[in-house]
Amino acid sequence: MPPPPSTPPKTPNTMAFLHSSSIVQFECRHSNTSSRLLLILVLVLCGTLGTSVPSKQPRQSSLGTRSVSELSTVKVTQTKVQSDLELPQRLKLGLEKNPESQGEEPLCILRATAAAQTLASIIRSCYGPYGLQKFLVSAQGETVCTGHAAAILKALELEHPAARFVQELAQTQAENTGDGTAFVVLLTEALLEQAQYLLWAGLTPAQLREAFVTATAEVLTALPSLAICSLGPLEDPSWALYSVMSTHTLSNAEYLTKLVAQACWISREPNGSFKPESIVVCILQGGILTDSRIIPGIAICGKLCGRKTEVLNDARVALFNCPFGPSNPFAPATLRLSSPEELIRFRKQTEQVEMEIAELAMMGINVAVVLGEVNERSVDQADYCGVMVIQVKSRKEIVYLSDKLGVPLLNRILPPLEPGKCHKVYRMEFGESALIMFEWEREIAPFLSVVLRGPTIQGLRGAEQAVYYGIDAFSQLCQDPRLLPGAGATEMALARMLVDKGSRLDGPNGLAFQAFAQALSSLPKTLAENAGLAAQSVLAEMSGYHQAGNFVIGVGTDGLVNVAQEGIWDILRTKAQGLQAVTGLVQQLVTVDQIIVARKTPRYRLIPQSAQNANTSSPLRAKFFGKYE
Ligand SMILES: Nc1ncnc2c1ncn2[C@@H]1O[C@H](COP(=O)(O)OP(=O)(O)OP(=O)(O)O)[C@@H](O)[C@H]1O
Repeated sequence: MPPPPSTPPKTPNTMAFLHSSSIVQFECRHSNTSSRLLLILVLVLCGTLGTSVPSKQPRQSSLGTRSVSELSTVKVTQTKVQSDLELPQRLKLGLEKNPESQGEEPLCILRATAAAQTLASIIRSCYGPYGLQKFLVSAQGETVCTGHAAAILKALELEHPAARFVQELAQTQAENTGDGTAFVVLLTEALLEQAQYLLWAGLTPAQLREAFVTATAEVLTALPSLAICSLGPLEDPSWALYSVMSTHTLSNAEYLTKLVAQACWISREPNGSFKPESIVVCILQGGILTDSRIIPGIAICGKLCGRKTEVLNDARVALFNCPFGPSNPFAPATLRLSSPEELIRFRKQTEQVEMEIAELAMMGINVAVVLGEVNERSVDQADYCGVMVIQVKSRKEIVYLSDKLGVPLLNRILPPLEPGKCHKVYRMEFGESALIMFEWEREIAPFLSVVLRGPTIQGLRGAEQAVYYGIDAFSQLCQDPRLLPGAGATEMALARMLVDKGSRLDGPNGLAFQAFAQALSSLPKTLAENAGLAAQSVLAEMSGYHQAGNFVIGVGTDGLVNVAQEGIWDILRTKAQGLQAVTGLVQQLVTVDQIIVARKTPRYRLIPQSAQNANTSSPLRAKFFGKYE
């Protein structure tokens, strides 16, 4: 059956943007018999299903990659499940646990699998465009509604070391590539589950590790050959970013994708390189999302304190992480200043601050950004000296400015050795609200702000995160423009390839290839489950298309879709990094046999002098063990 009709592909346009003057303790075992039976059954299904379908044309074939039409004509090899496994004596036929190996259960991996399963069960429902959201309630009582795996993982406090490893790995993936967080968690869990079956079947951890290394190498070698299109150097990147952005936005995905594409495009260096840090995302409550704008320079939410409201030429900025005024600027002369001595001290402090402000002006500082209370008299002095005073609302903003302007955050009112320099600092109105802009004179601004508008802070935070994901995705594409078929098509294509190759291999490698294939195909299965489809039959049908060589068939809302026609793409670099990270972790976890937890509070015991002399055989030992053991 051919895949359902789909919308025509989006045609990428060459962009011509103007450069603007721009848990849990885990201790569980699984019903291993049923899982093993299921594994064998699915392997048989994967091996024998095969339906030939006409393939659809991809959007573009470049960088020496094969076209889909070529691939669909590739002869499909019928695979068979191993009937005669040449494995060590501990292995019984059919992945069954050898009774002689009773008592030798790889307990640690079992618990690691259970830990990963618990973590995956939290993330699974969020995977893909039909994933669900979760309410995250922070320790401060702030509630966020999100489907971002990275945000959910960050909020989890995990106990089991394996779960923490997976959490860290997924977060690193999110930080490095801006995508593939859920992919990392789900694939790790699926691979650990398969590893557990293989250990039950009798492979030793060392054999399993070796076999997984071979299977990983096979997958990573095959992956680039599945990249059927790439982002051209002068192309509007919207189409390539859409899949990444759409899974992170509930509404206005198209608008946000275009906004990010435009910001990324403008920020590109003339040589085509791109620095994600050159884009600043600023959220401003009010209006609707489509009121969002791209502005050259850095926008921050801040309050102007004095009468000097702009510096329109040669702004020299100092940043202060302290009150702008004497240390107790508020409640003056009422509650705190209860004695003449205190009043004298306060006056002295005020005079001292006034001198410091005058010194700032003498050193050429004309903009002071402050995180802390601002004293009115000190602001008067700043006005008198021609210093513009801006009070920022959050530490995040002042740290951001410090980073971008390359100026240190000072804990006293002192002139910095080198001020932060920009052309202009001024207030810009946005409807009822306003932002403080730091602008540069250069034709191509070194920084660009995406100002997001919206009625709720929660909605804006979600949009902000989606924009950051889009920027990171573009950064990945600047390093490698190749794209893979999305919607689970790549995972299924890799799984088919592994099943084919594994069926021709004997021993642990054959089994590991098939187990790896099984783990990979769990990802399109999750997409189908989250879309509310009959996952097993969708998977079987999809496997058939792929066996026939049509590897652009993925999982859509209503069933199978041609991802090339639908424009659903995954970034090759992101997927490769995710696969590498996951397989590295799994190879490590399968060889762990114990968890050793260090004492939380060290108990020191004084060793008698005589025993000390006997035990401390060298000065080094004495240094480390000293008087204590
Ligand atoms: N419109 C779509 N239809 C079907 N599948 C899609 C669509 N858009 C994206 N996908 C697929 O969804 C999967 C990615 O889902 P998701 O973004 O939730 O996971 P992730 O990238 O691993 O995690 P995260 O985005 O939270 O870091 C990919 O396989 C991608 O191809």
